[in-house]
Amino acid sequence: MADEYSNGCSEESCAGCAHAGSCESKKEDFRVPANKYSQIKKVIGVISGKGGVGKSLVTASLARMMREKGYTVGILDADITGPSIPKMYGVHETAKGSDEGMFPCIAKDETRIMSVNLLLEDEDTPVIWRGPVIAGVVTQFWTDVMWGDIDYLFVDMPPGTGDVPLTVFQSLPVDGVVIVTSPQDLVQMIVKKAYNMAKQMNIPVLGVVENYSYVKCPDCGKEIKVFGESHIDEIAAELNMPVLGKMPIDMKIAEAVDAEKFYEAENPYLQDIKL
Ligand SMILES: Nc1ncnc2c1ncn2[C@@H]1O[C@H](COP(=O)(O)OP(=O)(O)OP(=O)(O)O)[C@@H](O)[C@H]1O
Repeated sequence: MADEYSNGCSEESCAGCAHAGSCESKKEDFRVPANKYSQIKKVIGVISGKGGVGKSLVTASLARMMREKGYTVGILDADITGPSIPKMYGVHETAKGSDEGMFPCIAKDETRIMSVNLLLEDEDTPVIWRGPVIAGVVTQFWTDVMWGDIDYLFVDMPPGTGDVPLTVFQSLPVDGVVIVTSPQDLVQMIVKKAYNMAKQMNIPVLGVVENYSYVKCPDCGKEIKVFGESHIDEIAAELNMPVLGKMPIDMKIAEAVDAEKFYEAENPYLQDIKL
């Protein structure tokens, strides 16, 4: 096997190879054009090495932060099998379409949202599709959705480093990613996997957010480290990326999600991030 193919590429095609973006030997461009009615200035991906760390919450918090600053924002919910963005914003309608493409649904704070749940007749129907089909739908959220003029499009990725993040990194012009994690031992390895994936695909890592860092005792104000001591500062220093925030478990945030009113939520634990 020739040297240039020794990192997992096949001679026929770079498609599906995690090294395709950075491979010196064969530079194929898999980018797909956005819908002709989309003018999107920045695409920010939100990723996590594992599930349930609060990635959707961070995606929506970043979107809220930019919305509060007066930017037009959209959220592309690429978490096809576990979509949570529409419900957080109280959006339950079915997305409409025309011959030219699909319209995103508009939340109360004017955030534009596209999610598989906005296309299903019954939002409780599970999506039981194979990886390539799921990745194809995510690509269509880019090519077929008429996003209009958007300053920041946030992409809520599914957890892990599978088909969908790979497709998004290869097909969309992602300007940077934010990694979300929690303070557990295992996390060090998991953060590095997410970080290394982004690096291999030549996507800048904007920083890391640690969620579930502590709970504040309502009586004495003491910070209780439910998941143990955080190592995020060391990991971030080692990888030379900033820590963008450490979020406690906060009932107010959970309530905003459960009340489906995230369009009024503020997340004081995230720094004023330059995106
Ligand atoms: N800091 C927090 N305080 C209170 N509730 C939180 C916090 N972070 C997340 N939650 C709640 O935990 C649940 C899981 O969060 P979220 O859906 O954002 O995780 P996720 O990483 O996107 O999950 P998945 O990996 O399944 O896509 C949600 O109900 C969310 O509201």
